[in-house]
Amino acid sequence: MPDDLAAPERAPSFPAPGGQLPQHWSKCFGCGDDQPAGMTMTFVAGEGLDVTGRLEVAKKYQGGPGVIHGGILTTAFDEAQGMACMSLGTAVVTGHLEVDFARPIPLGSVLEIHARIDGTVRRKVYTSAEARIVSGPTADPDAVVATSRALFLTVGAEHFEKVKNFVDGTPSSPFETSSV
Ligand SMILES: CCCCC/C=C\C/C=C\C/C=C\C/C=C\CCCC(=O)SCCNC(=O)CCNC(=O)[C@H](O)C(C)(C)COP(=O)(O)OP(=O)(O)OC[C@H]1O[C@@H](n2cnc3c(N)ncnc32)[C@H](O)[C@@H]1OP(=O)(O)O
Repeated sequence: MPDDLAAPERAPSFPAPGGQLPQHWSKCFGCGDDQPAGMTMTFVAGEGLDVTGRLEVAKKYQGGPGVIHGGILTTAFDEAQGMACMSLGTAVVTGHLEVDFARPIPLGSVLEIHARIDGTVRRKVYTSAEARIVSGPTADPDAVVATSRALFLTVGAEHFEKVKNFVDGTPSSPFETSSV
């Protein structure tokens, strides 16, 4: 984490604390409602540059016997930290993401992931997050079962212009990138 982190302003477009965030892209595997294979994560805004996300750990997310696949948990952390970046009001993409898996997460759990922006340096957005099991066989809202850090880069619409021909259907996005 760099020493010269700036503390960005919360964008006026970001929902009030406790408000539901819109999906950032309706075809998104993490949060989209137009993605049949997706994880349909939902998010509420925190008090600052933070969000709390929810993931139901379905049987199809199995990796090891009876537990969540590590890649699925990594995706959930990517989505949650990306959604925290919505508090900036600009589009971002993930540049780097790391995860520590601290406890097994059984199928049937409901995970809450709290994610935040720790600060920015130019286009770089540093984030962190932790996951807790709030419902299910080993639920303990005080126990952190996994943590993550990530680096996002703010991007303009031209970033998605290059790949627009690969989009299926007519998705929607609050970032006006729905033309991609
Ligand atoms: C797929 C997303 C769909 C989006 C839909 C529409 C809108 C979304 C809007 C907002 C998002 C809201 C919610 C998001 C929710 C979920 C998150 C999912 C997000 C993803 O799942 S998204 C898919 C995976 N993601 C990619 O597909 C990126 C591929 N990649 C690239 O497109 C480039 O790689 C890029 C753009 C990352 C950088 O390229 P670039 O040319 O713009 O920037 P450049 O290289 O100049 O670096 C500038 C400064 O960043 C430092 N830097 C760069 N990379 C670094 C790294 N890895 N580690 C450490 N430092 C790094 C440099 O060192 C320099 O630092 P310094 O300023 O100090 O010199």
